[in-house]
Amino acid sequence: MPVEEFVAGWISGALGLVLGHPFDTVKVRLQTQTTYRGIVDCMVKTYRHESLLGFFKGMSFPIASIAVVNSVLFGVYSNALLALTATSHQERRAQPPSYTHVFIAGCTGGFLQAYCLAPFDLIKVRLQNQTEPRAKPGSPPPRYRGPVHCAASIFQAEGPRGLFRGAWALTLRDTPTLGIYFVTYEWLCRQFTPDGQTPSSGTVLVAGGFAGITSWVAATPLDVIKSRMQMAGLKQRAYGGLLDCMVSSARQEGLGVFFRGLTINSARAFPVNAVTFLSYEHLLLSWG
Ligand SMILES: C[N+](C)(C)CCCC[C@H](N)C(=O)O
Repeated sequence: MPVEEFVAGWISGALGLVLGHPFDTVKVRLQTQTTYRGIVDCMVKTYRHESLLGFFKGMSFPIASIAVVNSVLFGVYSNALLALTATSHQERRAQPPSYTHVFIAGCTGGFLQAYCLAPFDLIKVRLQNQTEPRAKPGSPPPRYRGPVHCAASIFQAEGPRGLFRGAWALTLRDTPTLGIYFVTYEWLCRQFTPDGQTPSSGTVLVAGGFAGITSWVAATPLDVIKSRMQMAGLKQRAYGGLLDCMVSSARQEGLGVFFRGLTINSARAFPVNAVTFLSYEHLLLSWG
């Protein structure tokens, strides 16, 4: 089994992640808190209250976990294509796989990465939603002191299953949308690249960026539900399940609730995924 794809997936994921994290914090806050009027209001309040550091809350854990998550995604994707089409990454330019195969391989990668991602994503969301300024004398300490403390508290209070809160919604969010992700990427690359050639860096950036946007647009409704279910353990008002969360969110806040965070998700998705795909392709090319 080729391992380069796993390593390339990890490094490229980490680069994209740092770039996108401030957008991600604003998104999570807009989706789960009602105190902000919009993107700008949330940014201003976060900055005033918590300084630039506020935007980078909850980042250390995703950086550590992206090693597992993105390498599972790209590694499984590439190896699934190898199993389906009997072509390696290098051979695929000359013999492009069908979109059906790309979609199936993307969904497989998406499904498996969702399970690795679930506990890390839960901790990220919980930490991002702590709006207390860091270490201000006199103010009450935040509920979680950091990722390890957060994981330990959830484990103590709710057991191992608590760490997988929202995992179902996450799997439903990621399985089809990562199929869409790789199909969009492949399709755009092929539009701008003569047959059999390697796409240029510009093409990879644009195709990666739009692949990110397309898959996030499709993923946003379930992303909202996922974030709410992950926070639900903290509040009294816990949801009966995924459907209950959907219905009660829509009843209380209208259908628009399913598009919360869409703009910011798309703004984040372009640079993050452009950089992810560019570094992934470059790493694999340079390793021959
Ligand atoms: C499937 N879904 C849309 C949720 C994610 C697809 C893009 C994944 C990338 N690591 C990112 O964070 O943007």
